[in-house]
Amino acid sequence: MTKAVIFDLDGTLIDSAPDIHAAANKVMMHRGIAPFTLEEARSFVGHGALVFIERCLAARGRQAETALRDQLLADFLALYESAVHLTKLYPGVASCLDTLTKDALPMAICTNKPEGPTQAVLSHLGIDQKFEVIIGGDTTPKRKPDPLPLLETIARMKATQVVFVGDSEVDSETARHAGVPFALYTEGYRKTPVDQLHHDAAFDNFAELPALVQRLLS
Ligand SMILES: O=C(O)COP(=O)(O)O
Ligand SMILES: [Mg+2]
Repeated sequence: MTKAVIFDLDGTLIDSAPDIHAAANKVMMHRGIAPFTLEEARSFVGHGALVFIERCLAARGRQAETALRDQLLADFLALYESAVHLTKLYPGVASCLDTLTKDALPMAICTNKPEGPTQAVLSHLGIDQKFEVIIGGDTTPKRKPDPLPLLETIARMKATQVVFVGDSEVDSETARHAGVPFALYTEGYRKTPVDQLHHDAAFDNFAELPALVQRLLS
């Protein structure tokens, strides 16, 4: 039996919305589009970079402009890998990852953030070496909530029993589609009340996670 823990990234291990917000506003202003608030930008995160840009355009009533969308996406992706300086780990994440390492539990990332920016922010925060496998939003042909990226993560880890830890509707659905136990971090970017989101366990403090993972994997 090979056990493993798979993490979502944005809104779960890291609060990256300030960097995503700053990069997005730079590219929006460059193309003459009014900037967004941090809360707006945070609410657009979850389905990857393309949907993020589409949601920005829809909020300005310009969703039909596909050439503009493609330009904005290219501009945004060009900035995304260096958009790391405003991003922070959520409280308790570093010591939680250390505890899981001591518990000899292999770890992976399964995120809709593209692979390049994912690698960049993980190494900026000094935690890239913690993860045996990193699957981004552009690593497989499908993104979460399709089960494919999560199933691919499990396959690459050669794991037989896993827990998926995430913060959002997308993660909850992905876990359900893949038939994987799901631990919901309640302090991330979710919009749905906790009791209306499918989950096997919920937590609001990373100090609780190692014990919770052990319980779900037992
Ligand atoms: O970047 C996104 O849109 C979502 O990223 P996540 O899957 O790590 O929450
Ligand atoms: Mg997330």
